[in-house]
Amino acid sequence: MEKEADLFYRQLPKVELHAHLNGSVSLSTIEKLVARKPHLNIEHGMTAIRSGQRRTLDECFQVFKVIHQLVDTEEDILMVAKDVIREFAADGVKYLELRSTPRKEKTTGMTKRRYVETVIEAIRQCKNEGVDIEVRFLVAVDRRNGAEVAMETVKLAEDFMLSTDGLVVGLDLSGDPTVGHGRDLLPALQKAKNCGLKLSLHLSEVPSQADESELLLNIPPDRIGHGTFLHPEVGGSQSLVDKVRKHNTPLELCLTSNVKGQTVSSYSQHHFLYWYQMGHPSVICTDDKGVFCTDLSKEYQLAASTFNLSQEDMWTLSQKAIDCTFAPDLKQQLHQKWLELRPTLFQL
Ligand SMILES: CNc1ncnc2c1ncn2[C@@H]1O[C@H](COP(=O)(O)O)[C@@H](O)[C@H]1O
Ligand SMILES: [Zn+2]
Repeated sequence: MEKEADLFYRQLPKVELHAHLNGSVSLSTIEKLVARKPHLNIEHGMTAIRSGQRRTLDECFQVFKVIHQLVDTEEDILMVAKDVIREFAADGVKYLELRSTPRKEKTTGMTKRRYVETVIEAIRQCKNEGVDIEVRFLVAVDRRNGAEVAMETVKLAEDFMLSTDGLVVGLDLSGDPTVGHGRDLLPALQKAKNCGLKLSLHLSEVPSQADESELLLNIPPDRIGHGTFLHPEVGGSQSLVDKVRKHNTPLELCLTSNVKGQTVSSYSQHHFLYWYQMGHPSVICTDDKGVFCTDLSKEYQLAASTFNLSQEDMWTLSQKAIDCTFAPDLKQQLHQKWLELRPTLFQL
């Protein structure tokens, strides 16, 4: 039988704001992909980092390459996106913002435009099938690919924002944080902001990026991914913290991802506490639930047990996350849902 606390966190209605599509592929979906492509000789050990295991961030990025080999046709993307959406819904997530980097695959003829269209199709199919979750999409820019590709991606994102009835809501900046410099991507990010795309930027995920973070915070972004090294105790600075505070920019915080990727030494050292104690908008997220073998309920439970927070505190945290979404049209409806679900949860 499921323990009472497990049940509470699974039933807790949740908002997921930081989930990379190909990092979120579950074991069961990986098995289906492997069966489609036996010639690749890929085993699950190569696509996930299990409990107790640690990898350097660099090794994590090797894992994404393996997954990308497995997911290279429209059929794969459709299946992966639908499975991921259903899994988040089964975990009690009521609102999901998925993000993914459009990829062109020469061997299969897939274009970046078809890539995005296929993810949108998956979102629509899940909606039509009555899956109990609202999903929005952020088009991702991989910083490794430089300024030109970033600008093309912004144009693609803008087209989709205008043609998908509000399903594409923003732009994500991600990819190996040790590669490239945000300065080169500023024009693309500014353009995205000016045309109405919301911006969620991975920022200070690794140490010694105060200069880049300063530049990117001046845009300013609408949300920050990780922000692990922003505050002075870890080599950031008070001026960076002040900028984040001034704009009240929410942080997307991913405990397991940061500990398994070794940018944070242990759960108790996680910067969640720094921002949470300050009363700053902090949203618990998974990052890559497949690669890091987690789900959002586990992340909530982990934050509660690590920082000694009550179920009531965690309820408030999940409810406040609604105000950090990029879908203003859904906020009222989501708040209503939370209110309706509250009585069943606190009777447990
Ligand atoms: C662990 N911390 C992280 N930091 C930075 N970028 C990350 C990331 N985790 C994932 N990604 C980004 O998401 C891609 C995989 O999903 P998609 O193919 O886009 O769906 C990775 O290749 C990387 O660009
Ligand atoms: Zn991320």
